[in-house]
Amino acid sequence: MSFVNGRDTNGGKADSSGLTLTFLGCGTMGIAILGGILDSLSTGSQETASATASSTSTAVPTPRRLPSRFNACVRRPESAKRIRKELGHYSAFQHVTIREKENLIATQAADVVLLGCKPQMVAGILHAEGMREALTGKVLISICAGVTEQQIESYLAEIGASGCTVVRVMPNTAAAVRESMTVIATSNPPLSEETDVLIAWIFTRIGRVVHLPSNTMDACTALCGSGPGFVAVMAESLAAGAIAMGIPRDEAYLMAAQTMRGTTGLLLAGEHPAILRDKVSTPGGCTIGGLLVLEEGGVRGTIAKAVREATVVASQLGQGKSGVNGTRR
Ligand SMILES: NC(=O)C1=CN([C@@H]2O[C@H](COP(=O)(O)OP(=O)(O)OC[C@H]3O[C@@H](n4cnc5c(N)ncnc54)[C@H](OP(=O)(O)O)[C@@H]3O)[C@@H](O)[C@H]2O)C=CC1
Ligand SMILES: O=C(O)[C@@H]1CCC=N1
Repeated sequence: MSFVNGRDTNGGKADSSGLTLTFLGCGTMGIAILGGILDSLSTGSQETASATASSTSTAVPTPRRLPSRFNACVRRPESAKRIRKELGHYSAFQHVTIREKENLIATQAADVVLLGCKPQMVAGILHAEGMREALTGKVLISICAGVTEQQIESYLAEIGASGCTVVRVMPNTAAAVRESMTVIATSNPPLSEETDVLIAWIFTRIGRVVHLPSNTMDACTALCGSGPGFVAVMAESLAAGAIAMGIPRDEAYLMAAQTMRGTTGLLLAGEHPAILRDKVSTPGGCTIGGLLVLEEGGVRGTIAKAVREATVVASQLGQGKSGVNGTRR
C-alpha cells in the first residue's frame, strides 16, 4: 500500500529536472536524513547549521540535479505513521511517498537508493524478485553498520544487477538536529563528480562531512555512529554527580548538556583537548582534583576501549552473524 502525501506525485518518479531518492528502510536514521533534506528544500537553505559554523562543509556545491521526489519504504503501518508524524510539517513533504512493502516499485522509480534498514536485512532486500532490473545502473548509498561495499557488490553480482555505484556512508543520530558527524567512504575508482557532489550535498543537510578510506569505516562507525551513546553516558555521569551534591535534576541535565556543548565549541574552534584540560586546571584547584579521580578510574582507557570494542562488533554486523556482542574473553 502506498500513501501519496501531496499533489502531482507521478508515482514517485522523477520529473525531468529532479532526482528521485528512495529510502529502503526509513526509521530513526532514514527519518533524520530525509528530514534534513526536506528542511533544506522547504526553506531553500543550501547550508546546514553546522556548515555555517565554519565547517569545511561550506565548500559543498549544489548538485546540478537535486533530489525532488522521495519514496520512504517500511513494512509496518506504525512505521509509516511515524514518518508522517515526524516529517509531515515540512512543505516539501508533499513530494514524499510512503510505501509499505513496496520496495520494488520504489526502487524502480529511483535514481538514487539509500539503504536505511538494519544490516542483517540488506541481503534479503537486495535479493527480492525484480531488484536486478530495478537497481541496474543506479547509485546505492548504504548507511548500514558493518556492511562493506564489497558485500553489497557481491549481492548485486548474485542477482545480476550491473553498473551500480555503491557508496558507504556512516552518519549519526544527531542528524535529527542537523549535527551529524558523517563519514563518506572514498570510492575506488573515484565517484563521478556529479555523484560525489550529490552525496556530499545530501549529507551536509544533516551536519558535517569528512571523507575517509573504506577500510576505516568500522572505526568511524564506533566513533561517530555509536559515539552519541558514549557521550550520553558522560552527560548522565556529570549530571548524576551534581544531583548527588544537591543540584535539581532538570537543571543538572541542562547544565551537563550545555557544558558539553560549550566544550565541543572550543574543540571545534581548534583547541586541542589536552590544552583545554590544562587551561581549566588551576594549580591547587578543584578541576585537577576531579581529573585525577577520572584517571584513577581508568576513564580514558575505558572510553578508548569502548570505541575499540564497538569497532570490532561493527565489523561483524554485516556478516549475518548472531551474538556479535558475545564476550571475546
Ligand atoms: N541508529 C543509529 O544511531 C545509527 C544507525 N545506523 C545504521 O542505520 C541503519 C538503520 O538504523 P535505524 O534507523 O536505527 O533502524 P530503525 O529500526 O529505526 O529503521 C529501520 C527501518 O527499516 C525498515 N525496514 C525493515 N525491514 C525492511 C524491509 N524489508 N523493507 C523495507 N524497509 C524495511 C523499518 O520499518 P519496519 O519496522 O516497518 O519494517 C524501519 O523503517 C542500520 O543499518 C544501522 O546500522 C548508522 C548510524 C547510526
Ligand atoms: O549500534 C548500532 O549498531 C548502530 C550503528 C551505529 C549506531 N548504531
